[in-house]
Amino acid sequence: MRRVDVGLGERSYPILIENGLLDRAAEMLAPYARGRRLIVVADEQVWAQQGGRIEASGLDVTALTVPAGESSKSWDVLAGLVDRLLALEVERSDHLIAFGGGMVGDLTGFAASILKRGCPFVQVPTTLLAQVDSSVGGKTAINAPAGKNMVGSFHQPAAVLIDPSTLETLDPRQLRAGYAEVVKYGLISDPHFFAWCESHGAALLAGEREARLHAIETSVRAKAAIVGEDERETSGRRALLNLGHTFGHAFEAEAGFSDRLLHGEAVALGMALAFRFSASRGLCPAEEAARVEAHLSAAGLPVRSALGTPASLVAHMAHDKKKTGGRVPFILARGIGQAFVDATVELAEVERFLEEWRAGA
Ligand SMILES: NC(=O)c1ccc[n+]([C@@H]2O[C@H](COP(=O)([O-])OP(=O)(O)OC[C@H]3O[C@@H](n4cnc5c(N)ncnc54)[C@H](O)[C@@H]3O)[C@@H](O)[C@H]2O)c1
Ligand SMILES: O=C(O)C(=O)C[C@@H](O)[C@H](O)[C@H](O)COP(=O)(O)O
Ligand SMILES: [Zn+2]
Repeated sequence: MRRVDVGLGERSYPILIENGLLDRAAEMLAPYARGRRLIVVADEQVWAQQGGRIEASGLDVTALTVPAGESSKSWDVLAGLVDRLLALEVERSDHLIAFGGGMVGDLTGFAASILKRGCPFVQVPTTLLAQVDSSVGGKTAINAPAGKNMVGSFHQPAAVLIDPSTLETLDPRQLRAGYAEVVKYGLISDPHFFAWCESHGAALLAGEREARLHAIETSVRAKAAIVGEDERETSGRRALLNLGHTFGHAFEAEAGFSDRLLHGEAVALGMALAFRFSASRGLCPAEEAARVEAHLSAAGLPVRSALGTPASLVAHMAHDKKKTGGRVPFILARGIGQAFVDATVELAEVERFLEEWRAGA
């Protein structure tokens, strides 16, 4: 069993990683049951494919399912989930188990943060994206017409239990999308890890166990360190985890938060753009930006998109949650592993850059 700790004083928690961890669901999940009753939130697809492993625990499992897909990060689904939890007479000290990808983790975490003014929850992530990113750090949210993750809370889980063997039933496209957030850690601050991705990414995507374990552990270690320093994204440190997201969320909004463009795909596209934009500003060598794009492409991730127009994309960016004093900070890079927050960018400049990019420059 590998273990990484998120150090946040009284809100600290462990991240446990083990292939086959869910085959010991009785032992691993019993601490989060009241008596023997365990409340699990999952999407329908995850429950159909992986739910049996939790049911086999012999605990008295109540599974609350929501439709699969990004559209479940909505007020309607949240309200329905909260009503079902209240009908079950969940107590403030009961734990909810978020069993699924980032959608279920974000939705369940948000429900847990408002139920009876806040109850604990445990993340049991089942996508690569959730195992390397969304299950850690306590950002919870739903989407709103105004944009991605516009309504939510910071609510840390009590534990994160990662069983990489759940990835065996995951669709390859979803796996690739999650891989974008793996590459992100290399691009932010770890050039050696980016080089590791270049040489081991294909093995990871093909299912090589040791490569998956290494990527998951390295990713959550990097995220835990950042979250431990800047839990609520106030110092600028945590904002680095948003590399590719200001561009990416705008494309996701243009796709209507649908499976036309998955979150991880939008992040890949956004990271390619963040590096190109950095190169166009003379911050980053053009060869480094090309190397980023080449690796993302080789992994089957998008680095170009016809969604939206430069003007409509920039209009989405103007609503970015990081905006302060009327200005949207961008996460740019001086090279691979050298991301930084740049608060000097004008949206008009980004629009011109996107026009040139669209024209094929
Ligand atoms: N809170 C954070 O820090 C954070 C970080 C990154 C992303 N996110 C959010 O996470 C969401 C994306 O998460 P995601 O990529 O995990 O998508 P997802 O949760 O929508 O899951 C993707 C698909 O895979 C299916 N699935 C999940 N696990 C499976 C398994 N083991 N076997 C078979 N099918 C399985 C699901 O049913 C779904 O259809 C976005 O909403 C994004 O904004 C949040
Ligand atoms: O944990 C963080 O902080 C991140 O930014 C991780 C991102 O991968 C994730 O997509 C997050 O939900 C984005 O947050 P947002 O504040 O930009 O909505
Ligand atoms: Zn993300």
